[in-house]
Amino acid sequence: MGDTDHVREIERVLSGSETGRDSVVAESWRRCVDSYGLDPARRESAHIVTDAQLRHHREQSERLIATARSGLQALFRQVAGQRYVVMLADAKGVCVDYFGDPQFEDDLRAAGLYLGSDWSEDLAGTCAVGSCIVAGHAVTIHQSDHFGLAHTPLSCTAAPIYDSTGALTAVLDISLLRSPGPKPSQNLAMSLVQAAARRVEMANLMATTRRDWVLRFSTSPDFLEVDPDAAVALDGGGRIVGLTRGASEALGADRPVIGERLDTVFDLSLDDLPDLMRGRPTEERLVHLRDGRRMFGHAIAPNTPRAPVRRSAARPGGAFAGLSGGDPALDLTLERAERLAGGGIPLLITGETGTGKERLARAIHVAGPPGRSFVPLRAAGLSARRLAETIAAAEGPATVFLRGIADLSDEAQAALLAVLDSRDDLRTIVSSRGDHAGRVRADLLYRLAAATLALPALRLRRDVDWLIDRLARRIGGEVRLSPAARAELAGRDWPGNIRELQGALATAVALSEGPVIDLPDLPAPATGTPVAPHEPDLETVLEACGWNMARAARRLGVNRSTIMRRVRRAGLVPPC
Ligand SMILES: Nc1ncnc2c1ncn2[C@@H]1O[C@H](COP(=O)(O)OP(=O)(O)OP(=O)(O)O)[C@@H](O)[C@H]1O
Repeated sequence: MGDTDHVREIERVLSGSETGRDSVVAESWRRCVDSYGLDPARRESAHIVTDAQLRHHREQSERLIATARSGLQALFRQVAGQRYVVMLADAKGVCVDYFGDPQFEDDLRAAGLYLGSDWSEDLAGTCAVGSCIVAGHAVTIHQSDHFGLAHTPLSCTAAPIYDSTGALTAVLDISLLRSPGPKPSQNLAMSLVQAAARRVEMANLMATTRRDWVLRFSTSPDFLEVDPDAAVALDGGGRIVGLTRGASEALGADRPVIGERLDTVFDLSLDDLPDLMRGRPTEERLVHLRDGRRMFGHAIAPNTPRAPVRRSAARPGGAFAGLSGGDPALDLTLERAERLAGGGIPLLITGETGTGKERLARAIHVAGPPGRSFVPLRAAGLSARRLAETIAAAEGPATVFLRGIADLSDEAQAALLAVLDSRDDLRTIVSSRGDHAGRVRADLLYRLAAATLALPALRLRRDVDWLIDRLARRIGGEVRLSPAARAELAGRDWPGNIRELQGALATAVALSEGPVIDLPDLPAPATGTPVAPHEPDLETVLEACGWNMARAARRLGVNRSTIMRRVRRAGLVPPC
């Protein structure tokens, strides 16, 4: 369809003619003109937010990004080789996470199928992400369905992701730069993206309601335990405190169900849930809804606060075993790293400062072919000459690890390209804090980043307890942490990630008098970290408890000997 035909069709639809467009598209076209004042004849390219804005959007969605990541990766694997891009946009329409083929990165970026592109409908016109946000349901916006002329080659399918309170929180999109087929060719894409969004909602509900009972249910017993249709979370009184979109559609088409008691919706109470746990065949776990429908239920008991992390199915082993205590997103990255270690594929490792990028690079080197030397280089301040000389000094096969690729000077970039052209016995692994875009020449980046491994920030990891114990043991041998100290560490934001945690534990070990690290032994958080809730002053608590040590210990959530130790250390004396 030519540009003029496209504009004419929009005008015809706006004047009430029926042209065969879906009603979702026609309504969006109408909004574009009537509400947003967009001009169909203007060719506007993709809108990309600034780096600072993107950082802000990502910070706002970081928990969701962490929860959704494995779902995005799985979806990308399903469509790998078919040139689809997988994007996660926040509720404002800005792409905050992305999986695409680096080969086509320039084209994808130009088309707006990239991190930081803003697909809100009032800016980009009719498009899958923006129209999905307005419509609240999954949509395919295929080629000339797009309002803007610049986007008409694209074919995009998006599904909303709702949070556990029922609010739209993100959009999952898979897009093609060019689609050869007609719109129904995207039906499979629609099923995949809806299923992936459902799984992300489920993961999100499970992550945010760990202390609650969860009842998951499906119309069929077949995939009940691995991929249920819907779920509700319940508080100790049996009230629904969270749910997936599937649950709100199944249970409350005509009314909100948050806050309702389980037994007003199902013929079930909290006491019946243990019978629906794993261990009984799924086909026997029938549950009845009050309206007469039957489903199959799977109940999950609340996690106790100190329950050990359940390791995900992908268990990294060998050189990678010490890098994760069961964080699901990290385990997926490590599983990928393990598979990539054997070949000579150049790798880019991304992650915030101190997340363990060099550590992972060394593990990949160790797991790779034997007989290679490891050549670590720091990009900042590295001259072209030193780069060439250091690599030349490594005779024979080597793994070159280049830390902080964004800091490599133009001359050193050219030198590195020349080295890579002249030697075929080198494997490169480079690291970046995510700031390399636009700072590394494209031809070099393609050579260095055949595959990317992303390390999660410490604040997003679910195995922080494990890491604290591991580092504390390494630094202080037999030391232990008091519950209060552990809770404080687990609650911090750690902008310096593992490096900062390591430093804090080293200080605490040096300050602690015995084998137990207690709250006063911990250094203050680094600037910029939100301070953990303030613990009441010990003397005030003791006075409030009439200097009864056991009562004060209960109030502060520590044991009696901890209170006695703190009293001694603070030089407090009970009143006569
Ligand atoms: N899994 C781990 N267990 C114990 N210590 C770790 C682990 N991962 C990283 N560390 C320690 O954390 C510190 C930072 O790790 P590393 O240097 O690998 O981070 P990085 O991401 O490469 O940092 P930068 O962004 O500054 O280049 C190091 O002292 C490292 O030994």
